[in-house]
Amino acid sequence: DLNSDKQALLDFADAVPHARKLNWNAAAPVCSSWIGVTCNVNRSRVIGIHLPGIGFTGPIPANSIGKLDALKILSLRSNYLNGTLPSDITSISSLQYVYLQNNYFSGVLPAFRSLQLNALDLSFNAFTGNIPPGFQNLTRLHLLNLQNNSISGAIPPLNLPRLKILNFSNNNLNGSIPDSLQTFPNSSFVGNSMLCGLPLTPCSTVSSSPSPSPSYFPTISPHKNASRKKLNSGSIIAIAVGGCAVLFLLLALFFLCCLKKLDRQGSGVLKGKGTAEKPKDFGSGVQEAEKNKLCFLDGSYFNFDLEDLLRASAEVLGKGSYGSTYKAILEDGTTVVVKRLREVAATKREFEQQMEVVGTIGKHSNVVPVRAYYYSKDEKLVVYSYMPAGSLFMLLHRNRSDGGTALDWNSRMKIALGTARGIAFIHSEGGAKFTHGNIKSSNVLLTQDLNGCISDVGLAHLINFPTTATRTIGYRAPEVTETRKASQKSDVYSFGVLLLEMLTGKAPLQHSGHDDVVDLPRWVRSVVREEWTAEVFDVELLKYQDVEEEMVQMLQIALSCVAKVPDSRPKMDDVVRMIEQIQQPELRNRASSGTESNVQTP
Ligand SMILES: Nc1ncnc2c1ncn2[C@@H]1O[C@H](COP(=O)(O)OP(=O)(O)OP(=O)(O)O)[C@@H](O)[C@H]1O
Repeated sequence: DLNSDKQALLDFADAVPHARKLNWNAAAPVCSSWIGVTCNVNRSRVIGIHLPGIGFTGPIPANSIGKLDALKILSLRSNYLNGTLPSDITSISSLQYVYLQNNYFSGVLPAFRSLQLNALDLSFNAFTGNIPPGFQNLTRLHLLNLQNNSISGAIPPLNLPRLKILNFSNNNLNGSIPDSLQTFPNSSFVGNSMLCGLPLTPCSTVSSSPSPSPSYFPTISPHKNASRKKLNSGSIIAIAVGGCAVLFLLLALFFLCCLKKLDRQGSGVLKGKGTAEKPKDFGSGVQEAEKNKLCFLDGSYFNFDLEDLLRASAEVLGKGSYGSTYKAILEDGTTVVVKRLREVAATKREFEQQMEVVGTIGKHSNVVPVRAYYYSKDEKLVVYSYMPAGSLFMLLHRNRSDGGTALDWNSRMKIALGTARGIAFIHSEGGAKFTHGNIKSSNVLLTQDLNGCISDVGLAHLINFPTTATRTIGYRAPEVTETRKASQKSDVYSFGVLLLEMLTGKAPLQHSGHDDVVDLPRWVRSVVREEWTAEVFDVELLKYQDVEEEMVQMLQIALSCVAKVPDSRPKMDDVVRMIEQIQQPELRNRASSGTESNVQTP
C-alpha cells in the first residue's frame, strides 16, 4: 500500500547520499508533494519515480526501491549510482519504463522480469556479462539501449516485434548479428570489434584475404581478427588509452575554439536572427567533465539530461535582455525552452540558491515553471516548459499586425488577473524583498486556455542590470532608472504599464510599424486629464457592449499602479483584490440572466 511505498522511498533516500535536497517529508502527502514521485489515479500506490540528475551516489540497497511493486516508471538516470542492481528491482513485474543510463552500475547485466517492459535504457554504465536470452520474452520492448557498457558474448537471436530503437554499440560483443536484428542501422552495433554481419561487415567476406583460411573463423571478419591477434591485451589498453587522450585533447581544443568564437560574437551561437536557423549546438561551452550535471527542479515531469539537450534541434525564439532563448525539441519529442544567460553576476552557490527559490515559486499556476538549470564557468542555462500559445506581446501586437484577431475583453481580464496573481505569489513566497524585476508583455506567456503565466522569475537577481534593452525601458519605474534596483513597488509599476498596454493596445516602446508610445503612463495621463474619454482605449475593445465600466475600473487600477511616488502604489495583493472585484467575465452571463446578480469571486 501507499504507506509501505512511502517507507521504501524513505529507506532509499536515507541510504543513498544525494547532492540535491529532496523534499520527502514523512509528514507531507507523498502523491501531491514529494518531488519526483508519481502515484496512480486514486493515490493508493507509487507508480513512477523520476529522479534524474539528483546526485545520488553509491549503490541502491535491496529492500528499498525494489519494494515498490506497483512501479511502472523508474528513472534514476544521470546520477552517480554504482554497484549491482538489486534483484528485487529487476523482479518488479509492473515495470514499463526503466531509465538508468549515465550511472556507474556494474556486475552482470541483469534480466528484467517484467513482461510489461516498454523501454530499457542501461547505457553508459559498466555492466558486464552476456545479453540474457530472457530478453526475448520482453515482447513489448520498443527501446533497448545497452550502449557503452562492457557486455560480451554473442547477441542472442532476439525477435522483438515492437523494437524500434536498439543500441548495443561500444561493448565487447562478438559473433554474428542475428538476422532478426539486421534491419537496425550500423550505429546500433558499432564499437564492438569482434562483431560482424549486416549492417556491419559481412562475416563471410573473407575471399580477399589469402590467409588465415576463412574456415577457421566462420563468424568473425578475418581482417579485423588478424590484426587483433597480433596485439596482446596490454598494447590494446595502451592504444585505447592513448587514443582516448588524443580524442579528449581534440575535443577540448574544439570546445575552446567554439568558446572563443562565442565570446567574440557577444552572445549566442547563431550569427543571424530569426526562427529559420537551426543551431545544432547551443551548449558548446559545456565542458566534457561537467556534462550530466543538469539540475532538475521538479524531476517528476521531464526525462532528459544535458546530452539530450545538446543533441536536440533548436531554434532561436529571440534575444532578450538576459541572453538568447531557444526552443529545443528533444529526441523523444519533448519541447522545452532554453535560456542561455549572459553576464551572470552570481556565483554558483548564489545561482543554485536562487533556483531553489524559483523552484518553489514555479509551482503556482500563474508562473512559468523552471524545469532545470545548468551552471558552469562558461555556460549558464535555464530550462523552461515550452508555452505553445506564445506571449501576451504577440497576442496583443504581432498577431494583429499579421492580420490575426485581437484579444477580446474577457480574455484580457483573465490574463490580467492571472498575471497579477502570479506576481503577488512571487512577492509573498520569495520573501519580503523578492522581486521579479522584468515584468513586461513578452514575459507573460499563455496557456491554451489563456491563463497568463509570468516568466523569467528570479533572473533579474542573477544578471547585471540591463541598461540597453529598449523593450524593458518602457516598463521601468522612474525611481529604478536612478537606483538601478528593482523593488516590489517597481514591479507594481511595471504591472501597471502592462495593464495600460492591454487597455490601450499600444506597446510601451519604440518599435517601427507599431502604434507604440515611449512613455505609456504619461500619454494615458495626459489624455485622461483632458477629458475622461474612450480615446485611450484600444479601438478593438470598443466593439464590445457593456464593458466600458469595467474598462474604466481597470484603467483606474492601472493608473494607481503607475503612480510616480512608489509609496502611493498599491501592493500586489491589493491589485489582485481590486481586479477580482471588477465583475468576473465568466460570471457576467449568469449575472445578466438575473439568477445571480452582483456575484463576486472571493
Ligand atoms: N517558455 C517559453 N515558451 C514559449 N515562448 C517563450 C518562452 N520563454 C520565452 N519565450 C518567447 O521567446 C522570445 C524571447 O524571449 P526572451 O525572454 O529571450 O526575450 P524577451 O522576453 O523579449 O526579453 P527578456 O530577456 O528581457 O525577458 C519572446 O517572444 C518570449 O515570449
